[in-house]
Amino acid sequence: MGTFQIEGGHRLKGNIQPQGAKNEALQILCAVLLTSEEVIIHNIPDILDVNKLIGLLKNLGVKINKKGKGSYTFKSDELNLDYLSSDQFKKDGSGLRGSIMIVGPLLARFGKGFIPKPGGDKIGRRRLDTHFEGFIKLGAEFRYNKEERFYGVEAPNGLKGSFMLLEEASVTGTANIVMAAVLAEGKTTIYNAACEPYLQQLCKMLNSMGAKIKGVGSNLLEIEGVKNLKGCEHTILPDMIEIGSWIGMAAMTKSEITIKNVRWDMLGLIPTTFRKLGITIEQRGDDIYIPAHTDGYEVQSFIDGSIMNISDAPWPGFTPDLLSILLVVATQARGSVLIHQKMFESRLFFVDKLIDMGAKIILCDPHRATVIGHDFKSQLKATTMSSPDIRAGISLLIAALSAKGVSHIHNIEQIDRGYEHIDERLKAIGAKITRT
Ligand SMILES: CC(=O)N[C@H]1[C@@H](OP(=O)(O)OP(=O)(O)OC[C@H]2O[C@@H](n3ccc(=O)[nH]c3=O)[C@H](O)[C@@H]2O)O[C@H](CO)[C@@H](O)[C@@H]1O
Ligand SMILES: C=C(OP(=O)(O)O)C(=O)O
Repeated sequence: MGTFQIEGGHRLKGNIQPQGAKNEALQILCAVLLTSEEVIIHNIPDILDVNKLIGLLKNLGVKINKKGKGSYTFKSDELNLDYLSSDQFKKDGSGLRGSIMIVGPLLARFGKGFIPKPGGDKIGRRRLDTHFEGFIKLGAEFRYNKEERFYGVEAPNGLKGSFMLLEEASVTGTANIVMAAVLAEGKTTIYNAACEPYLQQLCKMLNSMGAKIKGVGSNLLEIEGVKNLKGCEHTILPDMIEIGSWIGMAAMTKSEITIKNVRWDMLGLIPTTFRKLGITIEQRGDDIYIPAHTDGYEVQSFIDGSIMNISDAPWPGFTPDLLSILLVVATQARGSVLIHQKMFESRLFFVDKLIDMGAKIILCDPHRATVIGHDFKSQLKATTMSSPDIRAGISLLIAALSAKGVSHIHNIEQIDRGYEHIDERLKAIGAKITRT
């Protein structure tokens, strides 16, 4: 397990180019299984989870060529489906959450799809019911081996389009069902579909491959099945969660940072929500400019004067993946805020580490934490900690960068899952961080 050593209290300054979006990349990479033709993808982030999925695709027989930084070609014309019954597949498939999305494309194209219980963040229960209920609606037979925690779906006679109202707007669930439905016979309607930019991008890519998906960007998708799909070229969006992480980092370290080419039109409520903590975010063309917050930042209140409350909701609501970052940034704000993580039940436990560092936080219950900001009157104290999940990990890193003294963060593989060469990029803008 790797460790970051961070000497806190230094201001950062400069430009940041965001990486390609992790959660989009995981969907897009699975979609290459839907065609035997070549698919070219640009802006693939060089991060642990994405590299693991590329490794899995390679073991499945996908021909993969790296063409340049972030650009690859994929050809799924001679797959080795026996790999799906191998021990290696059990290991590869359980290594990340995104692997679950190979099931839809395999089911659609080859009539069967398998997956061991996927990995990903340990942030509470992460059910897969939406995925499999969707496949069942399309006519697949489902089985689950409880002992081995191995899921399987089969549709030897092909899939048939259907109407489905999803129980919850699951992100990877919607992607999986869409990828199955594009090759099903007839029309599929998915209501209560997730509609994150990740999904919009996936649908855009599938349409460019010859799929017929309507309603992209909404929670009502209408899909007319086609017989087969062709190759395409696709570019992944900048990672909005990484962009939010840089905003938080800039504010908490009182640094002046420009985040380049962010695709403002795809950021949803992210800028608005950081502004609720009093953070100045300027739009300069397609860049985000964050001035040095030398006088700190003040939490706003609602129109009726009541205490600020920030919570997550399915898109276009505020993404749950940035709540841990907002929470850490709030520890130095002027004022108090209630952070309410509605989706995941174990994602706020990392606040213990922040409390150890001197932050004023009351963990009300597993979903809610009240943060009473220090207004920079008291600096956090450096400490040694371990990263429990990807977003808690980056939040602890932000805390360490603003703290007094030298901190150590263990288990940094959690951060490497989703942040491309974070130490190198931080060093380039003035951070004192080393990897051991
Ligand atoms: C690889 C990937 O893309 N991972 C993302 C994906 O995970 P993933 O697709 O696994 O997450 P889901 O959207 O399925 O659900 C996440 C959690 O939210 C709950 N839930 C979901 C929808 C809803 O309407 N109500 C509700 O309570 C679910 O019960 C579950 O506990 O979406 C999550 C929610 O944005 C993000 O945190 C993850 O980063
Ligand atoms: C929870 C996350 O990832 P995953 O779904 O891959 O665990 C995340 O990206 O914040």
